[in-house]
Amino acid sequence: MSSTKKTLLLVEDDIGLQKQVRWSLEGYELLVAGDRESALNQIRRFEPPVAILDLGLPPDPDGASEGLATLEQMLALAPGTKVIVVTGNQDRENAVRAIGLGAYDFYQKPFEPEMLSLIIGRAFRLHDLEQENRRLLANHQESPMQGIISVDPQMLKVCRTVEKVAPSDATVLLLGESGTGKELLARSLHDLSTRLNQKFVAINCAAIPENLLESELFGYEKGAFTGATKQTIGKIEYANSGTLFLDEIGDLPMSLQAKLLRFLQERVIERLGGRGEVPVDVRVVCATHQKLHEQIKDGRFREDLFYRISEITVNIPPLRDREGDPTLLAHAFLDKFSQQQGRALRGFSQDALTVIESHNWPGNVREMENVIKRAVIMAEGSQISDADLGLTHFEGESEPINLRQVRDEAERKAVVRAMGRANGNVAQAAELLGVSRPTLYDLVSRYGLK
Ligand SMILES: Nc1ncnc2c1ncn2[C@@H]1O[C@H](COP(=O)(O)OP(=O)(O)OP(=O)(O)O)[C@@H](O)[C@H]1O
Repeated sequence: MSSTKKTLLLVEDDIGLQKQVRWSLEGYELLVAGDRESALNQIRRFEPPVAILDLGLPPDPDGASEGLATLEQMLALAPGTKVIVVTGNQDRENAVRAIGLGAYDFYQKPFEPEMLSLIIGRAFRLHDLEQENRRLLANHQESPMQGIISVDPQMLKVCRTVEKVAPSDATVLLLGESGTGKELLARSLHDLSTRLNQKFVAINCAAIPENLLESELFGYEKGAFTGATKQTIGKIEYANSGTLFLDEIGDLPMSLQAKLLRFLQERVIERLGGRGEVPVDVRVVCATHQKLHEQIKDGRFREDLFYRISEITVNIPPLRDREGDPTLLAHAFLDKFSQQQGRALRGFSQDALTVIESHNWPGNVREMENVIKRAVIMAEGSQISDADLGLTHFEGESEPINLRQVRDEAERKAVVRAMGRANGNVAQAAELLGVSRPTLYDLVSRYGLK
């Protein structure tokens, strides 16, 4: 297919109609299929951006069963293809069923070239926009902070800090609510360091009972306690030459805080029941959702240990404070899970986007991941609706009362929301806001948005 013309698939068994369409749509590279099997072959081979599908296909040319089954399989093979279904004059019911299955639009016979060509033009435009969105998203994923999706200025600053400190051996403390991506950032610190080919060992200090945590961290010699039948090395020693990630460090019992402090100062460990010291070379990254300053005041966390582990502190903002991220992440997870589940879903309804933007996200990105995964599995229509999300609507906090400030803030928020909804596509965001593209560029630079 060397032509630069856009590829369009026509699934139509009537030779006369095939000819008519071919004649009136000369501007496209037309692929033609007369039945389900050849339609699916063309889809597999060319994955055309747009397809026209007559629902009346053999062996059911007067009904729609074969057409609807073909539609489902086409969309499962190529979820990005915009399928325009063609129905009989009186057949609204099947048109609606086809849209419910994920068809982009429908067109009722008799054949009117101008009308069809308008619908096709719109379908190509939407397909191009979606491609552009995917490309933008892919660029995010190719950034040095692989796997981290964000457009929020605070979060981008966090990424830059991580990139900067990763190559050093400084002990890093990651502070953030549960599900904000602490472990993900700890892994980035490892992957961007010179230790990347060594082990990354994570241990959750809150998940292991106090009496087992000590041997888990420091290991033990044979006979150190009843049941210690052989020498076992602990997580710290196991991470030698690599990175040790101590998650939920705020939950480390006082008795072990002293022992960990000694290790951090002297870089040697002693296994339980052991007599000698073992030198260990690890980069330590800690994380917690606890307020360590309060714990220090209450005598539950050693101040000297706090200073040891916080050579560099990184504050990770909660998702509700990240501008544009909720909708961006929702789109990214929708793409990921619809692909995993083999479902052809066409984005979110307006109400669903409003709920995503206003929800408080107490469980942060993990909650978002779970909510979208569940919605992808449960959604009955071709779009995710607010009901599919199963979330309740929360009101925002109080706003400032200085009029100019209120206007600026409202304008800035609208720009951020539009960019999030449009998944970073400037043309689409400008359309949503009802301004020209240059105006939007001005607003973006005035408010220092990226
Ligand atoms: N910015 C992001 N982009 C993409 N995925 C993310 C992002 N932040 C977090 N995630 C994903 O969200 C989930 C939760 O992240 P992670 O486990 O790193 O959070 P956490 O802060 O360590 O949570 P906890 O404190 O409960 O252990 C993971 O599946 C992670 O991959």
